[in-house]
Amino acid sequence: MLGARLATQAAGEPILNSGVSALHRAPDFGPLVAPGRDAAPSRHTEAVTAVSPLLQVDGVSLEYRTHERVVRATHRVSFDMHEADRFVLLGPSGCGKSTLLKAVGGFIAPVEGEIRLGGQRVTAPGPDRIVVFQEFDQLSPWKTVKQNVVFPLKASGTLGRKEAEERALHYLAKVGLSKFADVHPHQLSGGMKQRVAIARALAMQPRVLLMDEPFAALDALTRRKMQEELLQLWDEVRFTLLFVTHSIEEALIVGNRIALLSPHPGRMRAEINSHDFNLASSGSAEFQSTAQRIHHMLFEEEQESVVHHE
Ligand SMILES: Nc1ncnc2c1ncn2[C@@H]1O[C@H](COP(=O)(O)OP(=O)(O)OP(=O)(O)O)[C@@H](O)[C@H]1O
Repeated sequence: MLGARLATQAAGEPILNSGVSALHRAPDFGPLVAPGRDAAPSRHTEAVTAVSPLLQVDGVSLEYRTHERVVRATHRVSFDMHEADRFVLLGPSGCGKSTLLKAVGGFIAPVEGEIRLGGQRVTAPGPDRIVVFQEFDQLSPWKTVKQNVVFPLKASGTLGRKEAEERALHYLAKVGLSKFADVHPHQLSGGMKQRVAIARALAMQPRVLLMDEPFAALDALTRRKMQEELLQLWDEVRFTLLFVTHSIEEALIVGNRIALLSPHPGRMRAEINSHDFNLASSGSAEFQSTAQRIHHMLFEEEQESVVHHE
């Protein structure tokens, strides 16, 4: 139904593709929309994806079990991420975005399906997947900014003291905090604390950087600035990013690909190719119409189908 609707859209608007793999095409193909991975890939799209994915989320269902009940957070979610993707999980509150991120981080095991990183099944947390959270208190308050960045580098046995300090200062410079290396977190603004958390995560040089609504607790102006800085950092470092948000605008700005999840329990509704958008284009008519279309897919189609089935 969703696919049929999208397939009828006019030229220049997002177009239907029969498989997720179509989204890995070169950036000059323009915005694309694809349905969830249940659809069989065409021979054309198979030919386009020769490179194997870095991260594979394959039919993953996630649950929370208590004595009283079982809460299913996601149902058979599948997507692939490639090197240097900026992949966004977007959906309404409670659809399982954070739970999926935790599962990729290795903190929760799927009850169904599998997550693979570089072809290896994810079974536990590891330094190849580092999370940046929303909360400002994720830094150790008794450590200086530099010590906060150095600590995981040394604790994980990644580097010796001298190399760890050099690497920490390198990434602190990248987020514009060289001058604040020796202060403590309580002397920083919320945005600065998030920059330290980002520097600390990037310094570990993870294979996938996981960000769970990292800018949601910031004021609107700082949030925009942080989005801009994150994209600048990505331009320099080319890290692979899995980013959770419930802001459609933020998803379009930060992501090059967006997975739309249905309300609880989260299922894949569609994937959107959003590489054409950034902060500069956020006022454009195309950006606004894409945002509206996503809103419709996330919320109104759901209500329509509820009404339809009553
Ligand atoms: N520790 C928990 N125990 C039981 N149920 C939980 C737990 N954490 C989350 N849930 C439930 O799992 C579902 C998915 O939660 P999750 O936090 O992943 O959603 P989300 O999409 O990230 O939401 P939000 O955007 O509000 O953060 C929700 O129904 C939630 O109530």
